[in-house]
Amino acid sequence: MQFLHKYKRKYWKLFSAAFAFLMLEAMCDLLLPTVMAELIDIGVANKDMNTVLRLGGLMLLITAVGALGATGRNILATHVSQRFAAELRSDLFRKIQSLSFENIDKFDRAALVTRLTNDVTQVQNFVNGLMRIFAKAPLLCIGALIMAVRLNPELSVVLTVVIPIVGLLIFMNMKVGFPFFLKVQKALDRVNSVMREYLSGVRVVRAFNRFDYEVDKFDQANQEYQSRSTIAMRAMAVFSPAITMTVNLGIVAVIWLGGLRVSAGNMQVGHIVAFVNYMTQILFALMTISMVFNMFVRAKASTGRIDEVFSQENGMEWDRGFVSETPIKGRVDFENVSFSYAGTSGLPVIRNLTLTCLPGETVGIIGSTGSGKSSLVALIPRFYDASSGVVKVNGEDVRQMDPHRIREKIAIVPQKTMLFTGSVRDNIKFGKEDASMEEIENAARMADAHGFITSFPEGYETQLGQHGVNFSGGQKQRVSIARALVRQPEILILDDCTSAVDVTTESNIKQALKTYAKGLTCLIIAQRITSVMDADKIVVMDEGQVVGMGKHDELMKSCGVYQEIFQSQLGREPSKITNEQYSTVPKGAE
Ligand SMILES: Nc1ncnc2c1ncn2[C@@H]1O[C@H](COP(=O)(O)OP(=O)(O)OP(=O)(O)O)[C@@H](O)[C@H]1O
Repeated sequence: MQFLHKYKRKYWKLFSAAFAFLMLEAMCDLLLPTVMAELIDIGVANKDMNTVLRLGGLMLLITAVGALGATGRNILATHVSQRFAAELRSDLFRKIQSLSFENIDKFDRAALVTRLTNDVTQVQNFVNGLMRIFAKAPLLCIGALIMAVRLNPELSVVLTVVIPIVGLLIFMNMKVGFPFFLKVQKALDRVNSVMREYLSGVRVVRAFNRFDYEVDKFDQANQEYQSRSTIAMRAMAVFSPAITMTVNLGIVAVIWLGGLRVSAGNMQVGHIVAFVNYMTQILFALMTISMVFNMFVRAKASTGRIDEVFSQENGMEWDRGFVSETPIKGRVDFENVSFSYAGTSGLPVIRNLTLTCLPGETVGIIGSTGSGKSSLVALIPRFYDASSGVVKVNGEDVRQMDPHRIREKIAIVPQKTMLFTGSVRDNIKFGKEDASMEEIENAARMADAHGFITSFPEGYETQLGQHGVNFSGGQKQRVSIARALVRQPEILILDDCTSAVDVTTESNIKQALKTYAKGLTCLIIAQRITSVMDADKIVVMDEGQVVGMGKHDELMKSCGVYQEIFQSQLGREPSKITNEQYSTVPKGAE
């Protein structure tokens, strides 16, 4: 648990202070029964009011000092545990941000959320408990044991039986509990995951009237969580009463043995009362210790899960001293590139692919679904690294370059539009932190978004709901294109991001790009053949390979797959082709 060292170093002083307060409190607790024994045996037995008042006053003073210790440790415990949890959450969030896609793909997204919330809370609770009460338990246990033995060695025989039994019960409690709590945590992940999937697909669920299906799915996950929690709690439930019963039997034994001795005149009543008091303190301490272990097993399971994230090494390496000297801007090369996703069957989704995109060129990429188009462009900003071969940006191997630096040159509009809560202006500005209003509007114009944005009463200040729920699919796509363009990138990647805009709007966007963004290298992935027909170069992909490359006319003659796509979209049902579509079809292509 390397990640905990940082917090240990930071908080050990406050922790020690809390421990000092705990010691003070424990000492007070331990003194009280002995003073009380004297009060009974000397003051009450001899009807000596002075002694009763004096020792009673002393008991009050000890209680007050103990309360002071308790207040001190409570304040420190709350302060440390809250700050520790906030820092841990923040560090974990940063770590997740720093991970490569390859690392993140290993985790279920819901499991990451559970780690950030529930697991951190479990560790926080443990730290809080440790400072407030847990650390006191061993002190109290050992102290009460010493005081009890000093008070009456004969009665202490009972302790030699009770304590080993209780120790064994605590050990078994811990041994049994740990695997159960791991399972509980996994079940909670499942509940979160079902919920998250439902929320992100709520429209689909409603459109298909699949409420019952979703409710069943949630109920199953919920039931599983409930039954695993119940099993875990049940398994743990036997231990606490068993410990209480063992100690209570011990108390009965003490009273019985003590009673015999008092009758024989060998012992005073105050001693029995004090001894029972110490036994109760030992019981309390042992119960607390067993509770500590319960919380410890949960916190240990949670710490392990948090550690899984912290121990992820971002496998992406680069040359820290690398200085780019290339005068080329906007060139992309794939040289014999193959790529497969980690953790999958290992079959490459890109196979021995070679391709060059020249500066200022518009390259259309088309192919059947799953042919590897998105995976190919994901290699340019180093979302993933190629398994073999070389990917170059501006003539330089991306493996040498810091991913941050590469991404500064590139803007990508992903297939799935992702907008954030906030105003339209904020969303476009997301692409360039210091963009002026003029730059924002220019980008929106190029994305053919300025018109509809200004038609809203609040214009650029119009607020978007979560994921832009109050915008249409096409509007969202245009805002996300504007967000990419405001960056003024050298390379623009449009990953099938105009699927929800009409053909006229798409052609407006392309026209604007040609006019305003001269010199910009543009990679356009598209499903619609009309989206790429006028590109400088069209790349046809099939099963991770390039099966055709060239201009539209060339491909119509030489590439079977391209002809098939053309036929299926434009050829077979010419009546369905709109005028706009025809207008984008190059001459001779019909
Ligand atoms: N994160 C991932 N982990 C594992 N496999 C993936 C991942 N992303 C994509 N794949 C697989 O890689 C292959 C290529 O997917 P990719 O998304 O690149 O295709 P595509 O041509 O862009 O498809 P589409 O046109 O449908 O978007 C598919 O078989 C897909 O299942």
